[in-house]
Amino acid sequence: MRAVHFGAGNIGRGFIGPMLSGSGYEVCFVGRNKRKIQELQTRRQYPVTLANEDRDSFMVDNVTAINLKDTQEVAEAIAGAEIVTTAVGISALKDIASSIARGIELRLSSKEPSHPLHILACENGIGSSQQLKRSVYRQLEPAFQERADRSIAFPNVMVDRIVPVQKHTDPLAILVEPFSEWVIPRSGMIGNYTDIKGVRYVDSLDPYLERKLFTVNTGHCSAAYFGYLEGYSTIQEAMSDPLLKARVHGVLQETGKLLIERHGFEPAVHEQYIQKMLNRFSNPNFKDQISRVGRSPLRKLAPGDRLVLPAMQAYALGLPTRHLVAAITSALFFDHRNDPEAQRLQDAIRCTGLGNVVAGELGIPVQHPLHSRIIAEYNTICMQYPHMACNGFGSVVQSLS
Ligand SMILES: NC(=O)C1=CN([C@@H]2O[C@H](COP(=O)(O)OP(=O)(O)OC[C@H]3O[C@@H](n4cnc5c(N)ncnc54)[C@H](O)[C@@H]3O)[C@@H](O)[C@H]2O)C=CC1
Ligand SMILES: O=P(O)(O)OC[C@H]1O[C@](O)(CO)[C@@H](O)[C@@H]1O
Repeated sequence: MRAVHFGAGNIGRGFIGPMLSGSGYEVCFVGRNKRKIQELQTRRQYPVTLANEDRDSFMVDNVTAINLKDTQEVAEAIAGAEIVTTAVGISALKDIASSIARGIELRLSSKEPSHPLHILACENGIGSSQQLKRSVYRQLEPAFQERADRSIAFPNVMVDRIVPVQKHTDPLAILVEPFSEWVIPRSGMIGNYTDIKGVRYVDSLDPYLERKLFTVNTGHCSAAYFGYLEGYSTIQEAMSDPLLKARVHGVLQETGKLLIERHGFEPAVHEQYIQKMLNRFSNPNFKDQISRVGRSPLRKLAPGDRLVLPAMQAYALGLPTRHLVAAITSALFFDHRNDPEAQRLQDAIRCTGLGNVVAGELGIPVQHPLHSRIIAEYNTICMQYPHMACNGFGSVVQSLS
């Protein structure tokens, strides 16, 4: 069985690669980094270490790699694969769509494939595989689209494992947290396929995806943005500040109420889940940089992502949003100099004004009560943290009259 995985980065090597290899797949990484590609081709294995007290480690075998630029080789690999996965970042899916489209065309041009192809975008977000499908189909001839519909599926999935940014002498080595969860909806799968060992196949993905996105991702980035204001550089430092940890917990109690309302979770069980996630953030066996967890603030502040979506949904249901508003507003201060989105965010606040950014980028209309609450909170934070660049300070809270 053959798998093609786009992105030999942290989650690719630290999570998807081991899961597929452990299920008997030969895993071909499609990457951009020449050294990693060469090492994967020659060694055909690499070490994974668990960030637990004992630093347990294991080898991931039966792997190889192709350079993304070798388009014909990539297409051939996809044509012969049972599964294609990605972990390149949701914004980069459009950039790999044409490579996947060429592979699909090659696959469908030869004799009828004997097995279906599943294409899974293992990215943080709602509907990532379907988003990838739309980009891929834009590059496919209509005749191929009809045939692809019969033998190729793009089920949305949920993946969860914290893999921090890291550097080792061995460019393939990777340190990952022990926890991991990969959920796939059976309804999205087609034909005969071999289960991936360790994956939880479920009837409905939404409760799992929303629980993870609005707890792990919302909580983690809240810790990053609150921590950034305090001047911390790692999530571990931030989470060891009891006041900050309590605020993150506050955010997760708000998303928790929303999740309980939407999906009928048992409150006590959900609180246990929250506590487990808070412990994961605090894992003392590695350092996770605030710059990574807070990266790409415009994406994280988008209307359909981990901060604004639960805040708007909670508000609409009459649920509390105080901590979520604080987290959203703190994100508006993220000014990390090496993060192009943070720089674009600050430029936008400077050039178009805070109110327009909240309306335009976050999708919260000027008339919406959360809009004025965010602006009021922004001005409060400017006064509490005078060292921050307050590009939107002084914005007027909109009058609702
Ligand atoms: N690191 C983590 O803890 C987790 C990450 N994720 C998701 O997995 C995805 C990848 O994240 P990481 O592995 O942390 O990032 P990463 O930066 O370590 O890896 C991304 C890989 O994709 C490649 N890539 C980026 N843009 C590309 C493009 N335009 N064309 C081809 N390749 C491209 C990069 O070269 C890199 O090898 C993201 O969507 C992230 O949200 C999901 C769960 C956990
Ligand atoms: O990869 P993104 O979406 O930028 O966000 C980082 C997130 O990924 C994770 O590593 C795993 O979901 C979380 O730790 C963190 O919230």
